[in-house]
Amino acid sequence: MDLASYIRDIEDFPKAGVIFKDITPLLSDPKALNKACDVLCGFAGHMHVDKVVGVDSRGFIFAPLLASRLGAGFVPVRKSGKLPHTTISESYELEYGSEILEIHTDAIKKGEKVLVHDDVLATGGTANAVCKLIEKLGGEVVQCNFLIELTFLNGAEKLNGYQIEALLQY
Ligand SMILES: O=P(O)(O)OC[C@H]1O[C@H](OP(=O)(O)OP(=O)(O)O)[C@H](O)[C@@H]1O
Ligand SMILES: Nc1ncnc2[nH]cnc12
Repeated sequence: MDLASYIRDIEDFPKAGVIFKDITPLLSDPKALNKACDVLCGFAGHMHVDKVVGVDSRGFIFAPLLASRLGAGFVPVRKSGKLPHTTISESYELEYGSEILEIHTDAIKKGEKVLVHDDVLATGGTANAVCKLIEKLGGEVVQCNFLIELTFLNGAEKLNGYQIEALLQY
């Protein structure tokens, strides 16, 4: 099954010059959705994972599915002002803007093994900020996995030292 054929390019979204990778055709096809989930799970299938961290908002689509299949808990990292309990935060730059991400201080215990999931690795700003939040709480990032890696934006360089897996590379 060619999962790349379910990804749609949208030019100049959300800003002029950006080619946006739209994953909604893949999500709406039952077989493609299931296959993507199988491959993402397979990346981490050999590891012990305590928590899967998903990144607001498209990271929330697969991360809870991965957590459930891997026997781990799910932890949301959210854009600022959305989490109700005590948080720590990190500011960062991404392909088309800048943002602040937050995590609940009690979401990860010291020494827990954490899998980070997001739909797209572009410049790596987002994933790098997420790894910093996890490490500030004493967690160990065992893998960062993505549906899509935009290799020409060199995000992997910002995640130097972390294991990175991506289902599709452009
Ligand atoms: O590698 P980077 O350059 O940091 O970009 C990757 C991030 O950009 C997108 O999120 P976005 O902030 O657009 O939010 P969304 O998931 O709510 O659409 C994507 O889902 C990643 O989280
Ligand atoms: N080009 C892109 N397409 C989809 N999501 C993104 N996040 C950052 N850059 C992106």
